[in-house]
Amino acid sequence: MLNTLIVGASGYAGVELATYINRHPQMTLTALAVSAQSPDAGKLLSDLHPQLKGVIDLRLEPLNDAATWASKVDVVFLATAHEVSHDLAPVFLASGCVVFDLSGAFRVSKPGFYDAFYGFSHQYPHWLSQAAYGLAEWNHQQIAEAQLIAVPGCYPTAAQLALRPLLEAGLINDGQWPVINAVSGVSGAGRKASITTSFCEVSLQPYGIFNHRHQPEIISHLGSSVIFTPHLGNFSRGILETITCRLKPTVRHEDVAAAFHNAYQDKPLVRIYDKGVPSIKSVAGLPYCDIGFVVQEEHLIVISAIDNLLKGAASQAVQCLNIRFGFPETESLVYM
Ligand SMILES: NC(=O)C1=CN([C@@H]2O[C@H](COP(=O)(O)OP(=O)(O)OC[C@H]3O[C@@H](n4cnc5c(N)ncnc54)[C@H](OP(=O)(O)O)[C@@H]3O)[C@@H](O)[C@H]2O)C=CC1
Ligand SMILES: CC(=O)N[C@@H](CCC(=O)OP(=O)(O)O)C(=O)O
Repeated sequence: MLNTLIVGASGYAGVELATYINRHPQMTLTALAVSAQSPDAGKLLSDLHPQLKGVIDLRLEPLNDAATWASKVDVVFLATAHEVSHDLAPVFLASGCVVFDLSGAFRVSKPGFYDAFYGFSHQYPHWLSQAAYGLAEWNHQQIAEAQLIAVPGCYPTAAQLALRPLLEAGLINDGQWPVINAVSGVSGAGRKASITTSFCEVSLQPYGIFNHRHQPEIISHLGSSVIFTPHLGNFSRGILETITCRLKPTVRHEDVAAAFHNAYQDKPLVRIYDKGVPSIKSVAGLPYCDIGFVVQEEHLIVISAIDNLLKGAASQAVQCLNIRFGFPETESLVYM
């Protein structure tokens, strides 16, 4: 059994991680942590998230001394803000823990990337270069060998799972950049209160136009330019991306279908639709990415849907854990 610490356990991604780890047959949920000054320190996780009453009644520990916790556990999930993960990951790594970071702090190893898109200078280029990018369906080998796994962003997960098979199969006309229009539920912004995510303010609105940090994350791992526009929608969880691409002149519907099926035929957490297209309803609360598509002449529209908190965060992190330790890839994620 692997002793496991979840930092940021009271947050939206953290509570999903706690649920998966609690029912994982190879893992012990050793401790749940929040910040040293958190008003929630000392409360039960189930006080904050009553769906867990009688299931996970562990207390939230204030993380006063990360190094002491590091000596007590084998595995750490960081469900914390980018700057917090940036500072904490090296402490746990130095003690030999395997770290799964859900933030963006270790996703892109390029000079100047964090200054430009995250507003801080990265202090750990060694760990940045060692981190495996946890896009589970595509980076199995790197994830299996890494001590630090940087779990991809929610929007980049849905976008890359849709586009990567098409690019690998050489179907996209590179004269036209794929255009990704994405809508996310409000839980994507985390649990803390803010005006922009308050009930009466949220309707449906684009944000981060041409400057969202997920655009360069997608481009850097996909190796292809894209236009990416996120929108905030008035629902709690889920992401739907409508992706418009131009195909090479001879490409047909059958070629696109073959590319998706070849890529994912042995990947149980990506579901390809042979008819119809996915909706958020089909993935909310589930660890899948659902992909459907329509071809008309040289134009292709792909629809990719995930739960931002699950395939976009916690379930992909646990999928990476399963790969890293050689457990069945869907362990604790799927019940047949
Ligand atoms: N929400 C989503 O859909 C997705 C989120 N992510 C990423 O996952 C991470 C977590 O996101 P989310 O769950 O939404 O965030 P939340 O804001 O819901 O939760 C953040 C958690 O971190 C804790 N925390 C804050 N500061 C510290 C600290 N210094 N030390 C220890 N714990 C701390 C908070 O508790 P407290 O403040 O009480 O200490 C809380 O438990 C972020 O990096 C986010 O970018 C990635 C993909 C999708
Ligand atoms: C709706 C909403 O606000 N979504 C978040 C992205 C979700 C996320 O947390 O992704 P990272 O791990 O890359 O931060 C945003 O646009 O910043």
